[in-house]
Amino acid sequence: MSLGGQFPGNPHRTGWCAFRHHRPAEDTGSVSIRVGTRGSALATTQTGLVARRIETLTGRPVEIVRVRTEGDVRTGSLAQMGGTGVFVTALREALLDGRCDVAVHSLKDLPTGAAEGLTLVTPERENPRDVLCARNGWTLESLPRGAKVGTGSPRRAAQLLAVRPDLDVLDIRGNVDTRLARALGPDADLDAVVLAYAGLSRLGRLDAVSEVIDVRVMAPAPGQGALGVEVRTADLSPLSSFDLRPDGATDRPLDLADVVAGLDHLPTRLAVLAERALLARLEAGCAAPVGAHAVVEDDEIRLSAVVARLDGGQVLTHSARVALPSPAGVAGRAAGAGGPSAEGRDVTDALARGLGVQVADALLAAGAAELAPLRATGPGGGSLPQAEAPALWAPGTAPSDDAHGSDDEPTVGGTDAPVRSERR
Ligand SMILES: NCc1[nH]cc(CCC(=O)O)c1CC(=O)O
Repeated sequence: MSLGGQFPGNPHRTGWCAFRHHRPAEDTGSVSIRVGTRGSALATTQTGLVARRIETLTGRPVEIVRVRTEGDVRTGSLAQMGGTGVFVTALREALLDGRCDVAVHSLKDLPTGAAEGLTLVTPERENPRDVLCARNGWTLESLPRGAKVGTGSPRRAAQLLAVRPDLDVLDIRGNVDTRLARALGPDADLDAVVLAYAGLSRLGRLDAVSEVIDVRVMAPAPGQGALGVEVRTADLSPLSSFDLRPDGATDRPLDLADVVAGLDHLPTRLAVLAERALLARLEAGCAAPVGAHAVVEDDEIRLSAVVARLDGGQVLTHSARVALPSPAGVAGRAAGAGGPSAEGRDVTDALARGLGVQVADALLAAGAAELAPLRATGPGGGSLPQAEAPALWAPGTAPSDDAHGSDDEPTVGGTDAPVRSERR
């Protein structure tokens, strides 16, 4: 139970008078839910999707609030400001200040650290794969030698070069349409660009795709294809002091517990928890070529991850899986047969996170931190004593060229498969 005045960073919601605006009760009979968004086409489209879901779930009107961010204002210095982090921060501030009630992010742009006072929920994920959008319908295999391929992502660049060292990979920036135009527009100066399937799908631009790239060739960014929807944790408690008006009547305008329960997709949550736990353990920033792909299938979580050298000359991969408790459970519940208990949820969340940490530690033990710019230096997040410094290859593994990130068939619940490494 919360007491008035106990909302850190939320000076506008410290008493009953902080209630949602002064929206006249007569206009709809219920207070609208304000969903905050950035201004880009992708952001507004994604927010629109979530807003419609919320409308259906609650029967309340939903308002889209465009949050102007420092990144939108100071376009010139965006690069120095650290990429997309500024957009996330601005949306979170709007949420904590009470300017909106829900914030919608692309999960892959969301830092792995928890935001105090906010609860994150992940709706069902779209296809997490990367796609090639090339002139002439070219694929990764058929692109001519030395073709110019644009991407701003070190992860995509490294994995492209790992399979096609001859390609001329160029750093490009801008929104999805700008990037597509570099390869497919009338003034195209590139042969292809790599983008996320999910973004193109949401924008109705799948026509631009010439190849959906196999995750074993290009492991997606952790969280790619998923949305991260944030709400104030205070709005989830069934009853708070905000319910009590001075006259003693209760008037709770905003209870988002049903929204969160309705948006939460268990297999997505477990997959992205594993992927993001891996990223956090590696302490990989957005400049690190780290890919991860988890799926929940047959009552287990399977995670495959890649750490690559920036030039793609060497790639470490590792896969592991963990069995989920109660076989019938996860998939069935996801279909809407009622959510698992809070304790069951804590257990499965912990299994997912543990899987991410295990795979990260296996990669670190195999030398991931020497290969790529990671802040982590060894398993456990600390530096390893010199004597235990890992060799680049785990014993028994030889460089092979059969498949990137192919499933190493670890035992169920175990992660004892060797890390696979390839050198070119
Ligand atoms: N970094 C920009 C960004 N953030 C999310 C998406 C696509 C949607 C998604 O991955 O969920 C994109 C564009 C892209 O990478 O092609």
